[in-house]
Amino acid sequence: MTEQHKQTGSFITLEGGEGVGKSTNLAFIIDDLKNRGLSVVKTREPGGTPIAEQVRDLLLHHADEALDPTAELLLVFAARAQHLAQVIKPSLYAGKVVVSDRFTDASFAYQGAGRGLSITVLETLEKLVQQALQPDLTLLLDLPVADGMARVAKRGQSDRFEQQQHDFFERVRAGYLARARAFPDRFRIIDAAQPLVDVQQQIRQVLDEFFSK
Ligand SMILES: Nc1ncnc2c1ncn2[C@@H]1O[C@H](COP(=O)(O)OP(=O)(O)O)[C@@H](O)[C@H]1O
Ligand SMILES: Cc1cn([C@H]2C[C@H](O)[C@@H](COP(=O)(O)OP(=O)(O)O)O2)c(=O)[nH]c1=O
Repeated sequence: MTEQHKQTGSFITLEGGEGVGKSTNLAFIIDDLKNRGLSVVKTREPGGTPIAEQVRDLLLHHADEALDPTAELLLVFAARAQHLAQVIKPSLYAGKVVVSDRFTDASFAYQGAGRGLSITVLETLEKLVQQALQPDLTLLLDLPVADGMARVAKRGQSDRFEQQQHDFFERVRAGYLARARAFPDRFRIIDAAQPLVDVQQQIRQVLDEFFSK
């Protein structure tokens, strides 16, 4: 962690496109960390505080009015500022392990690569909202888009983001992989196409490596 008043906790984020197994593996990660005797805070983005959850609702459910992409970007970062102030930073300062289901890499993947918004603008917002704070470890569940879509279809749910075109999700996947290449120290790519037991074995190895440092 590079922020000036370095906290003692650890900040772990879980990322990936739709249907990659994020929910399934988040539960696994939380259990694994608790079994290590760690004090764990499970949270998510957009959301994680009452206000940020209201913003999440605006982002995901607005059938009556199209959401402007720039408005979407600003709402995502507004929710993040609130989440950092209310949950992430206090928990890290208290020495806890914060596990967030998505964080800023999702903005680079969805709003940046997916919607084509300016990466420079994203970096400016990232600096404004986070200063130097970055995740210590980011697990990226990577899966071919068609496989993720097939899993989501089986699950039978859909929201606004999941109704996007296939091409959009190809750009999201490529955006995530580009982030992983740009930040190899904190990213670990998990092959989410494997059977669940193998996915979880790979995740456990990554956590072993992270906590042995
Ligand atoms: N490795 C896996 N192999 C096959 N199916 C999986 C695997 N991981 C998750 N699934 C299934 O795929 C669906 C989507 O998983 P979920 O964890 O809800 O994904 P996400 O939260 O990323 O959308 C669920 O029905 C889940 O049981
Ligand atoms: C954090 C974040 C999420 N999102 C999107 C990705 C998801 O489609 C949606 C909600 O995330 P999530 O709860 O992970 O949904 P799901 O489990 O259906 O994948 O928000 C962004 O577009 N930008 C962001 O910065």
